[in-house]
Amino acid sequence: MSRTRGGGRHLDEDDIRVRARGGSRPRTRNRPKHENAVAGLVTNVDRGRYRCLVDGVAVVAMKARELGRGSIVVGDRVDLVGDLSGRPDTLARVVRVRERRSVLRRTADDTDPVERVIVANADQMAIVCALADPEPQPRFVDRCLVAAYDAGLDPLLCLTKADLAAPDELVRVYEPLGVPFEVLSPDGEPDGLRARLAGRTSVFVGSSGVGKSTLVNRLIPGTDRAVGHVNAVTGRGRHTSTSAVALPFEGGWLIDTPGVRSFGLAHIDPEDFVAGFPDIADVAADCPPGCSHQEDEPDCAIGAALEQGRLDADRVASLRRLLASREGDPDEQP
Ligand SMILES: Nc1nc2c(ncn2[C@@H]2O[C@H](COP(=O)(O)OP(=O)(O)OP(=O)(O)O)[C@@H](O)[C@H]2O)c(=O)[nH]1
Ligand SMILES: [Zn+2]
Repeated sequence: MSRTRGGGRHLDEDDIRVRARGGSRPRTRNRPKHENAVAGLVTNVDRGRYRCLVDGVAVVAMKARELGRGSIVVGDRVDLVGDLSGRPDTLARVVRVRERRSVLRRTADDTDPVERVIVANADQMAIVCALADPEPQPRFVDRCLVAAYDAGLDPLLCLTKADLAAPDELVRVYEPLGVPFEVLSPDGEPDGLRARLAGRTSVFVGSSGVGKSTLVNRLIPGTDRAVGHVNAVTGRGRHTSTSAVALPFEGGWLIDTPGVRSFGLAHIDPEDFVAGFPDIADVAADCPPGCSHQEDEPDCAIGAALEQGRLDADRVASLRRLLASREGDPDEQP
């Protein structure tokens, strides 16, 4: 135990080398590592550089080699060492990634052949859907809902462009699922939405042109200043990237996600998914194994319960629609 826990930055460097060369010497394993590391939140990832907010300071960091190949994504809570001043041309090191409370995944597509985690630790998914121009895409909303329920995020429908069309029809479609919604137009203040976002970590998703950027800009005027040099990576302008960006907002975070087209729903087990609908799950407990819960399942307990009026027909129809939306082309551009 000659090399005790210095915790200083220099010793940490040595520590990495010792591990790399020496294999599994017990003294290396037992020494508390990086005990002086400071907590931060990853706000953007760009070409191997992690932008983190550490005590209100935007810090650029690299990943310590000891972390290996594991991914670090926006929303990750990490521990950092090194230069945390945030001054230009300084580089800190991420030495730990804390356990994630949630992960939102993106499927492989033609721009990226690997399924990836895109956002960690969100607790709410704000699904932005225009009421017109472009026409609402319920199928996209359905797929977002499935992804949200699967990832354990509370869904929130943001219906934009209410100056162009009324929300009634869409609202009716999502009523049976009990999805909360906010109707937004250029003339009204988005106070209801602010209240729902405050103190939470909300990931914004929406297809192109629905007004997502407009909305985020309205919610966080002066975004550029608030996040320092992170401004160039909001997905707009010259540094358009496929990575998400987290912006501080009223005690919580808004995570904007350019480039999210789909969520890899094929892996979702109907069993797990139905568990999110307790009333229906109770009934579905009597279904045969592997039941799809669709209308054409002869032995589906849900079908029987419907006939006896023990379940809400609109709600079952919604659930069946969501289950069905897992299938089909995952890369379909909504
Ligand atoms: N009429 C109307 N137009 C809006 C509203 N919100 C946004 N727009 C317009 O819709 C267009 C698209 O808005 P953006 O905010 O760029 O949409 P986006 O979802 O960020 O789209 P991408 O940047 O392609 O991802 C712009 O021309 C906006 O001015 C609204 O509430 N009403
Ligand atoms: Zn069934």
